[in-house]
Amino acid sequence: MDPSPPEKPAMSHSSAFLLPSSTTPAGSAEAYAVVVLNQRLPRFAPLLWDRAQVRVCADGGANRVFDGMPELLPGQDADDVRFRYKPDVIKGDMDSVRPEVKEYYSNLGTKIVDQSHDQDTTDLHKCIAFIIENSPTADKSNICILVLGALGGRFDHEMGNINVLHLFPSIRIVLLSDDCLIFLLPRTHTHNIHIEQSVEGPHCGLIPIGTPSTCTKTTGLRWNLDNTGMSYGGLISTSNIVDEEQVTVTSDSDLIWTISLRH
Ligand SMILES: Nc1ncnc2c1ncn2[C@@H]1O[C@H](COP(=O)(O)OP(=O)(O)OP(=O)(O)O)[C@@H](O)[C@H]1O
Ligand SMILES: Cc1ncc(C[n+]2csc(CCO)c2C)c(N)n1
Repeated sequence: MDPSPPEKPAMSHSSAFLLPSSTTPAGSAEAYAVVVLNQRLPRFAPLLWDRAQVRVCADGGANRVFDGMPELLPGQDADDVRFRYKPDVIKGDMDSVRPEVKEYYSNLGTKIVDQSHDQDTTDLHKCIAFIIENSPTADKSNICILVLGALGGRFDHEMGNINVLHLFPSIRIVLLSDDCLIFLLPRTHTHNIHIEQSVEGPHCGLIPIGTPSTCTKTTGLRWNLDNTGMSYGGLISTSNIVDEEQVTVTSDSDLIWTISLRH
């Protein structure tokens, strides 16, 4: 008899980065980078920005920080907010960032990386590559990148953003909007997803965007998959509901996990 296949390593996921500081145990927070895209800033942008190690704007994302941070912090002086919320880097093909915004941040010391010669990769792709190249961590799989404004809006941009998850399957990248978040579950691992019930759920989905799966197994969902296949044109798991604090997923193909955010 053939020996059974080796167990896959486990990977844990948590959205604790969305918890207010008062409920985050000191020292427990994971280090992450933030990328701001050219879409309306989600309401929790200041919170995530404050706790990030690195802040990168994708081209026109810099306009959103310049205009949007003072709007999200109405009790504070707009000029002071703008001065404090300074990106470390603005990177992209530079056709969307306004000249006065570029100059304002450049004068404050923001690094401007003009890649207008590259019209084959998206600005988000360029920003993720920059963060990986400049990360001091030897083990790149420890990098976590939160992408703000990635969903809703133009469908070609949304699909391009989701494609970036598949282009960097070994990096933890979370796409965020005001309403939901998305990340990739690589087929190389089994996944333990801790549900932060105060900020996320109950609606969720499990979607094979790149390749059909022939065997997906889950626990913790209202409608679990029991070694079931999923494909576009066949079954995909949308409008599912998380029923437990821990969801587990194992699959033979990369899947997208999505969960609603509470308002
Ligand atoms: N409506 C949107 N929905 C989702 N993501 C978006 C949207 N608009 C922009 N983005 C993201 O923000 C990044 C920077 O946006 P920006 O508008 O500067 O890009 P762009 O390359 O000029 O786009 P295009 O030339 O196609 O309009 C994009 O690469 C994309 O990832
Ligand atoms: C097949 C193909 N389709 C679209 C583009 C255009 N494009 C893709 S990414 C990008 C940069 C956006 O900042 C642009 C213009 C291409 N190059 N190749």
